[in-house]
Amino acid sequence: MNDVPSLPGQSAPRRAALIVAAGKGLRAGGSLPKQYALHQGKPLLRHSAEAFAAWQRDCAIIVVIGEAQRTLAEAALEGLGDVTYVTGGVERSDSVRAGLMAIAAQGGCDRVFIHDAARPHLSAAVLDRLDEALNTLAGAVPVLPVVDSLARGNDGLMQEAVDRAALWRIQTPQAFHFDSILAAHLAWPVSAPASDDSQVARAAGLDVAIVQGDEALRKITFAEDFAMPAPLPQLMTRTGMGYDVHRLASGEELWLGGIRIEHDKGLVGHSDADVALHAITDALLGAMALGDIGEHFPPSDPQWRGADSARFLAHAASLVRAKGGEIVNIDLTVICEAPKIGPHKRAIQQRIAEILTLHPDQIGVKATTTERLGFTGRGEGIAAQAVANVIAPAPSQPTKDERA
Ligand SMILES: Nc1ccn([C@@H]2O[C@H](COP(=O)(O)OP(=O)(O)OP(=O)(O)O)[C@@H](O)[C@H]2O)c(=O)n1
Ligand SMILES: C[C@](O)(CO)[C@H](O)COP(=O)(O)O
Repeated sequence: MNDVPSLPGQSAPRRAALIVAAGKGLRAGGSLPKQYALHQGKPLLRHSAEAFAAWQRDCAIIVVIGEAQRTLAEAALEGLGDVTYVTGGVERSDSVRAGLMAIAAQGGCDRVFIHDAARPHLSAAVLDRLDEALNTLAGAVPVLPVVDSLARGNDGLMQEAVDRAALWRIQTPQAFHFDSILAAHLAWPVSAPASDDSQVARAAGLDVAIVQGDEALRKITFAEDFAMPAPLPQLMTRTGMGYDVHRLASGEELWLGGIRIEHDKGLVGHSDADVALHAITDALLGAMALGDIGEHFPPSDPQWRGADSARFLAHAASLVRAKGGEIVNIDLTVICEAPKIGPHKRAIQQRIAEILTLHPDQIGVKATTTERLGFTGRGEGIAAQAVANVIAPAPSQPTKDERA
C-alpha cells in the first residue's frame, strides 16, 4: 500500500477499531443477540475483532456492547489481547458516540475505523484502501455499486425509475480522522439517529471518500444471513523440489520408494536411507516453505536411527494438509546404475500413493542411469530427485508493521 512515508521523527498514525456490538439483533431473532451467535464456528463479533488485530498489531480495539453483556463479550473475544469495552446506547449512533468518547478519554488516536460487529468478513484489502484514503481526506467509506434497476413504488404500484449510476451501497468500516468525527458526532442532534457515520461526517462538512467495498463484507441482518458462505480462500499453486543421495554398501538392506528391493548392496544412512522418499519429503516441505527433512528429523536424533522413511513422508504430507494444502502430484526420478528400477516402478508408485493417501496416477516414478558416469555410474550411491505440486491458500497479507 502507498502509505505517505513518515517524516524523520514522525511516528505512524495511532489507529483504533471501534466495533459497535450493542444492538439487539431483533431482525435476526435467536436466543442471543446476533453478535454473540456462532457464525462459521465462532461468535460473529470475533470475526471483525480478529480481522483488525491481524491487520495492525498495535491497532487499539474498542467494542461497544449492550448493558450487562460484558461476560458474553469477554467470552466471545477470549484470548484476543487488550480490548476496551464500552456500554452503548439505544441507537447505533448513540453507541458510536459512546465509543468515540471512551477513546477520547483514553487520550484519543489519529484514525478511527468504525465497524458493525454484524459484518464478519472484513479483509485487510478493504482496511488498506480506507487507510490510504485518510492520507488525503478526513473520512472514507467502502461502497458497492447498485446492480439492480431502481424505482420508487407506492400503493403496490411502480412509480418513476431512479437513476442508479451515482448511487452506492455503503458498508463499514467507515474510517475517519478521529478528532473530526468526534466533533461531528458531538454536533449531531442526539434526537435524530443517523443511519451511519458518513452521514454524520458530511453534516459536519467533512469530505468523505468512497473506496471499493467487498461483497463478502455483507451485514448479517436476518437469521438466514448466517448461512452466508465463507469467502473462498485465494488459492495458489506451489511447487517444491527435493534431491537426496545415499551411499551404497554391502551388508545393508536396500529400501527405495518405500519398498524393499533385493540387491547385493543397500543404502547407508541414519534412517533406512530411502533416497526416494527423502527427496519427496523435501519436495513437499519445500512447496510449503517448511524447511527441509533434516530440520524436522535431525540425523543427530537417536530416535530416527533405522526409522522407516515412510514416517517422514507421511509427516510432511500432514504438515502440508495442516496448512490447507492439497497435494496435486509428485514426480520422482531415481538415478542409479543398478538395481534396475523398471520392474519395481509399479510397486513404488503404489506404496508412495498409499503413504500420501493419493491415487497412484498422481505419482510419477521414473528412473535413469548416468551412463556409468559419476558416483551413481560407478555404483557408489543412488540419487533421487522429486517435484511436488500443491494447491494451497495464499499466505495472508503481511500486516502493515511487517511491510514497514
Ligand atoms: N443501539 C445499537 C444498535 C446497533 N448497534 C450495532 O450496529 C450494527 C449494525 O446494526 P444492525 O444490523 O441494525 O443491528 P441490530 O440493531 O442489532 O439489529 P436489529 O435492528 O435487527 O435489532 C450492529 O453490529 C449492532 O450491534 C449498536 O452498537 N448499538
Ligand atoms: C451502518 C450501516 O451498516 C451502513 O450500511 C447501516 O446503515 C446499518 O443500518 P441498520 O439499519 O442499523 O441495519
